[in-house]
Amino acid sequence: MSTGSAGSGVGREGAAGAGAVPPRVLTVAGSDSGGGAGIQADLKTMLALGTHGMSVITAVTAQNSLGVQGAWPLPVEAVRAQYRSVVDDIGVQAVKTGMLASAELVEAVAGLLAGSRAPVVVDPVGVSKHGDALLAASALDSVRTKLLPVATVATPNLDEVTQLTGVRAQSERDFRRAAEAVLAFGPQWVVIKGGHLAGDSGEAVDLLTDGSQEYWLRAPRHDSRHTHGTGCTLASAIAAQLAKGQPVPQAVTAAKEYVTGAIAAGFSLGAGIGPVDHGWALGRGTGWGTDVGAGAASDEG
Ligand SMILES: Nc1ncnc2c1ncn2[C@@H]1O[C@H](COP(=O)(O)OP(=O)(O)OP(=O)(O)O)[C@@H](O)[C@H]1O
Ligand SMILES: Cc1ncc(COP(=O)(O)O)c(N)n1
Repeated sequence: MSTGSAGSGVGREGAAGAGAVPPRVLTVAGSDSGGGAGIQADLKTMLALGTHGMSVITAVTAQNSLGVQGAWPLPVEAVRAQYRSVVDDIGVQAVKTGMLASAELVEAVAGLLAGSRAPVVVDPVGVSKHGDALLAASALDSVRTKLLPVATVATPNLDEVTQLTGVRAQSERDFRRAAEAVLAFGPQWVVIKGGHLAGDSGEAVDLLTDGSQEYWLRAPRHDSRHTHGTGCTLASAIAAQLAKGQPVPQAVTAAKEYVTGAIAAGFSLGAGIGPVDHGWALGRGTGWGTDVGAGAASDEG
């Protein structure tokens, strides 16, 4: 696996003539019916960052601002077929994985990605913001031993670090130890996401490292409740930047800037946790960030 350049993905290249094909990014993840996380967040992010987004759906969830009401993993055969359809004809310059639901799906996806020349961003999604399980406990070992080794960049949050490695990071001082524990499973780079860190620094701090190079990514912490889908958005933004040919440190730095802007513009939908605004960087200013209130969503019954 290498970060490659925009012209080095798998599949047919330049079918429509050199320079005429946009960078193509594939998300392998679950569908969020509420549109804030999962496949829906990924495709919006990819569009906003000037790439062509494509999807392999691993599971369908019934989900809204209050939580996950149901989840149905797809058959392995359906996941494999979607992947082959996209890769064999269209080609991909970067892949992002999200919700994979079961050990069977984790292993199937890891097997497919082991043959990919495109960089792979693994967001090891375990539990939703509301505490709903999105990955079976029996799949954790497959994530450690099959999926993380094929990752160019892994993006665990602090709870996922604990689930996967046993390391419990309670402050920035613990991030390096957390990163080393994740890197031991084989990803080339890891981003330890500090979004869940309680503290009064006023910053949202992530650590990007490959074990020798280290980048501390700091952004203003927005006091917003509407953070549904932040992890999906960051990982997809990294994949989009990699597909455009950026080296990993630049890709992650640009992705952090994008997710920070999206959180700043997050808005209220439904009665619970609203989404970030994926359109904030499109230059047209959606303006939804002004709190529209739960009532605004009730007009459709
Ligand atoms: N309130 C906030 N203000 C600014 N940045 C934030 C905030 N919360 C999270 N972030 C940033 O958002 C990105 C995603 O981090 P987070 O820890 O929320 O991921 P996650 O828990 O995987 O997300 P999700 O719960 O959506 O799966 C990181 O770059 C993190 O620093
Ligand atoms: C299909 C799917 N994938 C990922 C998440 C994580 O997002 P969050 O932690 O913000 O709920 C989710 N809720 N649903």
